[in-house]
Amino acid sequence: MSKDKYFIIDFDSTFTKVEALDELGEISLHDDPNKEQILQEIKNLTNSAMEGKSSFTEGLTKRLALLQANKKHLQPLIERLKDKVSDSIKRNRNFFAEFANHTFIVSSGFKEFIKPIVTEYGIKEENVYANTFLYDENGNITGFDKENVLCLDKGKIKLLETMALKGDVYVVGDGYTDYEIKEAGLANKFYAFTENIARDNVIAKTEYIAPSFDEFLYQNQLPMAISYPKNRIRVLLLESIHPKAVELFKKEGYQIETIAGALSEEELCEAIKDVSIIGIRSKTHITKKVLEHANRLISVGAFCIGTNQIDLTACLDAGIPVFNAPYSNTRSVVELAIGQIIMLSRGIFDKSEKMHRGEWDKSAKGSYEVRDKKLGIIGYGNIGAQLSVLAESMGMEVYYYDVVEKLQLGNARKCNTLKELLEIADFVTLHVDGRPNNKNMFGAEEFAAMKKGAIFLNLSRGHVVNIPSLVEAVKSGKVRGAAIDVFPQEPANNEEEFISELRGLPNVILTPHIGGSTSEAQVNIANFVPNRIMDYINSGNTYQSVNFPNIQLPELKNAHRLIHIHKNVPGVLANINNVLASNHVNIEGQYLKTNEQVGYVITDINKAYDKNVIGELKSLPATIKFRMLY
Ligand SMILES: NC(=O)c1ccc[n+]([C@@H]2O[C@H](COP(=O)([O-])OP(=O)(O)OC[C@H]3O[C@@H](n4cnc5c(N)ncnc54)[C@H](O)[C@@H]3O)[C@@H](O)[C@H]2O)c1
Ligand SMILES: O=C(O)CC[C@@H](O)C(=O)O
Repeated sequence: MSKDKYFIIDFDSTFTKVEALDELGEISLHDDPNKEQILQEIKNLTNSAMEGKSSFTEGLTKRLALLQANKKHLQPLIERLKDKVSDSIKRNRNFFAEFANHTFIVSSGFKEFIKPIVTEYGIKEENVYANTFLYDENGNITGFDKENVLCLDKGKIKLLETMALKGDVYVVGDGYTDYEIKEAGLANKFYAFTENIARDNVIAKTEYIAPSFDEFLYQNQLPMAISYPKNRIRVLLLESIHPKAVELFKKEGYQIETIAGALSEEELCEAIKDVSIIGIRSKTHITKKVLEHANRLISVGAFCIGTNQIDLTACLDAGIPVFNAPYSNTRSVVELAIGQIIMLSRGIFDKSEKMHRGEWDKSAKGSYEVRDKKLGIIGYGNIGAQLSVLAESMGMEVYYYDVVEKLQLGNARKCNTLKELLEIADFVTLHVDGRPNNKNMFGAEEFAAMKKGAIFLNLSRGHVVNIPSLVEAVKSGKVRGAAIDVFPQEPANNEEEFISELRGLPNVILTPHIGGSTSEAQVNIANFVPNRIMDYINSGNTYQSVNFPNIQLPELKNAHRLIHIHKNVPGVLANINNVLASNHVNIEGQYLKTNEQVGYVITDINKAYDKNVIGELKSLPATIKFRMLY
């Protein structure tokens, strides 16, 4: 790094996420009944000054008068601001320490609260240029030192002129006054810092935008805390994924795009081109063809339980881990199934429809309690097992059938064959997964094996039931009632018509694939999946991935982490280590996990390494993907 680069960093809304005087107002006006109105006035004055629309000195005088602040409010303010340092500034604290002699805070804020914050990051006290408060004998803030150029209009320009820095000057800030330094010819580059606030009139003027401090460091090839700015990583979220997911990705600085419905294969091939993370629910299909168009895809998030809509093997072959939310909506599905079992047993939907038509049909005919009835659960996984527990607590006798051995919960009884279960159950409910082999697993033969007048539920996947056979079973009275939540063909969005032979059948509850659609479940999912994906991106952890060798890694400390995904052929690990040894790279830790197709090696190396190493590792035979983390 040459010694002639100087970094001028703004404080409010840049170094910290907030405007300090707004925060001071929150404290000093705490008990004022007009607090909200005064704070709004202060905000308006701040914005107007930051956007260069009004006199700075006049605005500052007015803001201080409105604040009614006292010296005693400063310590609580400092504590508040310490928590509100911008995320990317926090991450890159080493940069400020390393370039302490060349980093300056230039702010129209006040030294009293700026110094305690920035010096914790290694910035020198004498490199903080800002205003100072004036107080009366009671410690009330009455004004500011008018001799300081930073309280004047164009104050930053005046200051930079006196600083007379010899070398390249970079300014990073969110405000118009920061831009003016460059406009006045006193800086080589101005970066509009938009992590906290994007001011249109500043953005319109500048050539350079820094959605994070990482981006500034990356563009200028300066040392940074992470290997690649997150704002360069595009995330595409389809099918109305809960906004909580957007919030989490945004918090880490990712670039997000959301689409309400699902996309067809053709649309997705186009949309996925520059996307690094894609989030879908049950309607979007990630096929081999889609993956061929995905030039930058790092990970797929299924914001649901089922992953049958994703070609997991093709993702694995392409070195792309897939994460789902295996338990986040389990309870919601179970609660709906319980509700439907009771409603169907009492013929409630038909009775309700009659009432809406004005018919009063008070009778106990065809209406039964569920207590002591036999519930047959097909697929005793997470949902099936949870349903078993709740159904038993209502007094039902539970039978289950699964293709693999499962722990019997409570008094549930295992059936050795599907036929055995069908012959015994008063209620048959499907909770199998959507693997291709399960297509039409429930058809004419299975309906025929059921007890006459039994009730049938499917909340698993549409393609597992043969619909014409179900229609026939309902029409013939073999099945007395049914609840179907999933269908072989489902509309891609809420505008498309739902077309099915099941429409209009008596005592058949149809729901639009909402088993898992509760607020609780969607929030849980939106918390769970982004965290798995970001953990993979940040540390290489593949724990709980549905298609990748699962590795849970220790935290990366003062090392580089090399992530190498390769075809599982003999000799790759030896080749990786040969490259490292021949380049005198010290291995601090190494982790390997393979499955039949893919090998996943994580190597932590000491900080110093020759750039050739990366090229050599990338070009090793059998390499699928290589990433470097630090
Ligand atoms: N309606 C909804 O909104 C909704 C919500 C969540 C999940 N689901 C569906 O429910 C399915 C089950 O969820 P889960 O969390 O319980 O999954 P899970 O993987 O824990 O359980 C599935 C169980 O089915 C068994 N199984 C698979 N094929 C079978 C077969 N042919 N016969 C008998 N058993 C079979 C498996 O061995 C496994 O134990 C999901 O895969 C998903 O497709 C639907
Ligand atoms: O929300 C969805 O689209 C899918 C819900 C459900 O089928 C799941 O697999 O979790």
